[in-house]
Amino acid sequence: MISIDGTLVSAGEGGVYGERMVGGHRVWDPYRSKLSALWYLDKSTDLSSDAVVLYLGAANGTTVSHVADYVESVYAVEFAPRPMQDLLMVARKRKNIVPIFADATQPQRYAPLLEAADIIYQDVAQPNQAGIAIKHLPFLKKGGVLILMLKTRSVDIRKSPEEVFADTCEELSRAGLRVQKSLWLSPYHADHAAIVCERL
Ligand SMILES: C[S@@+](CC[C@H](N)C(=O)[O-])C[C@H]1O[C@@H](n2cnc3c(N)ncnc32)[C@H](O)[C@@H]1O
Repeated sequence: MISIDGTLVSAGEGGVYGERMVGGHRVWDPYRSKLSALWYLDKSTDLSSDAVVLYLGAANGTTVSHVADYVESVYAVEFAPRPMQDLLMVARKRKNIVPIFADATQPQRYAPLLEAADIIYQDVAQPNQAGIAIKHLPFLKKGGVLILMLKTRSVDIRKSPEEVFADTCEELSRAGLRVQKSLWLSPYHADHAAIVCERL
C-alpha cells in the first residue's frame, strides 16, 4: 500500500466522495473505511496490482474506489438501491469496477458474472456474516484471502463481542479457511473486528 508521511493514500483520480488529496494522491481515511483502519493497525495489509477482488457490501463505493485504485478488478456487490446509485457513478469513472446489484446471501444469482477471486472482502452488517462469506468460497482461488469485517453487534447482541468473534473464527475454520490474523478495529470502528483468512 502507498503511504505519504504515514498517511495511507491511493493513486486514482480524486473527487469521489470529497476525500482530501496529498501529493496528487487520494487520502484513504481509516474512520471512513475499515480496510484503511486495518492497514493503520497492521501495516502488512496489502493489495497487489494483479489481484481480482470480490467485494461484498459495496455501499456507495467509498472503499471500493480505493481498492480499485490498487488492483486489477473489483466485482462489487450491493443490494440497497440508494447506495447502488452512487456506486454506479463511481464505476463510470473506474472501468475496473463491476457493480452488481444483488443480495449477497444469493450468490448463485450472480455467479455467471464473476471470475475467480484472489481476495474476497466482506463488509455487510448481517446476522450470518460467516455464512455469507462461506457461500462465496467457491469463487475464491485456493490460497486466496478472505478479509471479513465482522460487526459483532449484528450477529447476536446477547453474546459478548469476544464470543461472537471466537464463534465466527471457528465457523470459518470449519469451512476450510485458515485464520491468519484477527484484530479489533478500535479506535477507528467500535465493535468491529477484521478476520483475515486463507483458503486452504
Ligand atoms: C457498512 S456498509 C459497507 C461500507 C463499505 N464497505 C465501505 O467501506 O465503503 C454495509 C453495506 O452492505 C450492504 N449489505 C448488507 N447486506 C447485504 C446483502 N445481503 N447483500 C448485499 N449488500 C448488503 C448494505 O446495504 C450496506 O450498503
